Amino acid sequence: MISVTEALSIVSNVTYTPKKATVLLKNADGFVLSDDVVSPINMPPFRQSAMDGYALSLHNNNSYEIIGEVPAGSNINYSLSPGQGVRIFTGARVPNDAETVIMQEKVHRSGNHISIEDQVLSNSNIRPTGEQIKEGEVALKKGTQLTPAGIGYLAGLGITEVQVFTSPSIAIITTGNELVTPGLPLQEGQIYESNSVQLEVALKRLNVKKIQNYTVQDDYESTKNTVKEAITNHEIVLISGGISVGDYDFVKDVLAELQIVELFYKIKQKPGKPLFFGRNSDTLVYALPGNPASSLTCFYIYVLPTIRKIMGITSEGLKRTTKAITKDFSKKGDRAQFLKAKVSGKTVEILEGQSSAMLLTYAIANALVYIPENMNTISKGDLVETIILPK
Ligand SMILES: Nc1nc2c(c(=O)[nH]1)N[C@H]1C(S)=C(S)[C@@H](COP(=O)(O)OP(=O)(O)OC[C@H]3O[C@@H](n4cnc5c(N)ncnc54)[C@H](O)[C@@H]3O)O[C@H]1N2
Ligand code: MOO
Repeated sequence: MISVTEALSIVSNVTYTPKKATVLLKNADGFVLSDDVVSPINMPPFRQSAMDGYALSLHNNNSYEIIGEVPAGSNINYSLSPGQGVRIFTGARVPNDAETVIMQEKVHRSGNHISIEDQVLSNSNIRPTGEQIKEGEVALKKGTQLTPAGIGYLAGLGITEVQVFTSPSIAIITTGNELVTPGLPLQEGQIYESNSVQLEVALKRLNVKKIQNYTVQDDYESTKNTVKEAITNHEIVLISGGISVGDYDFVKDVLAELQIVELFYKIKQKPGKPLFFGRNSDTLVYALPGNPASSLTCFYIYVLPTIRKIMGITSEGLKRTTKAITKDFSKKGDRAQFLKAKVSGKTVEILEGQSSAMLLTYAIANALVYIPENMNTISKGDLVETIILPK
């Protein structure tokens, strides 16, 4: 059995070849650019008025003749002599001869003439061509994670597709004779299958697009055939259950027969002791313990960082911080623990009901408190490492 620290270091040292893909900009939220994006245009593409008002060719008094009008979208370019101007609107092209734009609130208009009380300054209320970015400049660098603002910015440059680090293709294999799909009737001895949907929605939150679900009975041959198919077709395989030591737990032997090289098996932690991590040249395999809370905690701590890394995200794991615990706590046993908890401001409450078979507490938790294996008693007010769960 290895420690949590050793397991995390093995996970973070795993090498992989990131894959690039071209995706529609509107589908790229959360993805990381795999190449610099170069601006195809100047932005703004022309001198733009920043206000509704008047564009003026300056002269030495505050009275101007207004000879026309430029609405937004018009390409008209009035020739102006000093002392002349045009009515103009926000976003409209400023005539080449105009040196400034004055807001309409600062102007008194009478027929085709305006007079201005304040001093008129050159270059006011004009957005110069290429003020934000110039044609040929890098608009966003490789490694930038796209956000709604990033997508809006690139759309504003006329871009419709981007090159990103693509999400891995992931298989979820659910094992267990006792499992029944929700919606069907339960017989005595059976329970509803919940790990696959839990993992699937957690993957979707990470922007994983290609997810395939498989189910197998507790039978060596069918487990082997399904795992073989999954590792042939996917970059990451998540197996739920069947990884402990029972007579019907076939996953470990199947992985050995399929020549998945073991990177670790069993971590000194609670929950999730029998987690397996291994690989062949193309596929990473996690065998997650079947207990629902163990499965999810192993996902958050050991699977999520790998997926984020493959997708080019540099802040790989969940956010870790320290908080003061609200009650004394004493840990039983010598395994490190990830405890369902609730953060509120600067404090964290370790919740009642930590069984790895139960999700009730997990469903209302917003954090996991990490207690290392060598820490046994903690007093109210002590700072503890707190892992913030995704919202
Ligand atoms: N003799 C020992 N027994 C067990 C040990 C041990 O060290 N020695 N470890 C225990 C720990 S810790 C865990 S965690 C579990 C993990 O066992 P498996 O990964 O083999 O999981 P299963 O036995 O298949 O299932 C465990 C539990 O979870 C329920 N389950 C499984 N899959 C699902 C699912 N998809 N949806 C909902 N619930 C699921 C299953 O019915 C069991 O109750 O082993 C301990 N045993
Ligand atoms: O390690 Mo197990 O996950 O406690 O139930």
